[in-house]
Amino acid sequence: MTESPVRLHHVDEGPRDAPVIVLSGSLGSTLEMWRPQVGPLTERFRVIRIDHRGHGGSPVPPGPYRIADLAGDVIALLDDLGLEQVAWCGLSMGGMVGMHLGSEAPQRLTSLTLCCTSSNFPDTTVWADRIKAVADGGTAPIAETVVSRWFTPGWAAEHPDVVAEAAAMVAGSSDEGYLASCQALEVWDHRDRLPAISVPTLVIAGSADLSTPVEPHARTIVDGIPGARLEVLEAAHLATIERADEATPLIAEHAAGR
Ligand SMILES: O=C(O)CCC(=O)CC(=O)O
Repeated sequence: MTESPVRLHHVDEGPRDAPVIVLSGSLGSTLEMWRPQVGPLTERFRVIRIDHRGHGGSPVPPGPYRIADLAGDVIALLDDLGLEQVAWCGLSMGGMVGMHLGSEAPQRLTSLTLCCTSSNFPDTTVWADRIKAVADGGTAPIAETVVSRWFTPGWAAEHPDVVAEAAAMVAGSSDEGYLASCQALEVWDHRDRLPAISVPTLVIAGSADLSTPVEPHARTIVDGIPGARLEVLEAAHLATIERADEATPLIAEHAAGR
């Protein structure tokens, strides 16, 4: 059973009459992770960045959460804003929400861009361990390890300010919200629903992504969604930050229907 929707904290920018793109982030992030995309995308889109439940400025209802709950929050937000259809771009957990919407509410989407994400995590011990760590000590002690998977070592060494900001974002996440979201990822399995996704789909993966490696995660999604296209960037898990120069035009062109 899914929970009642919560009102999502969001930032809504760009021309009011432009096509709408929604940007949805990863576990432990806030809508600030999309800062590199805001300038370029607002030149041609109304850009709505969201914090999922348990994250950033959004409410933190009691867990466990399910991806269907996060998607229900999104539908409620689109209804509130009077938006029939939007282009979706989500990274990791945000991509999972996009896949759920793509199969269960495709009439609300014009396109899907799925970045560094997965339709299932076969090794659930990753999540059991993460849940225990956060239950024991909160998000602060795991922040550095989590962020070590977000950027390649070379890029991280050249951008210590970005790495420090990302670590502060994870450390500043609600412990309850993070843990309840890990519980959603622990049971997430959308593999059987991928063929039901009928909206045009672009999958962006990072060749050095250790959290959701191209094989098998991106490959399973591309093989499962009819007509889906794969682009692999030289990046780790947060490819939209590390390779913003390549990721942002790919996101824009796909959302524009090209
Ligand atoms: O980033 C996500 O939304 C889920 C995958 C993940 O937890 C990445 C990581 O911390 O390794």
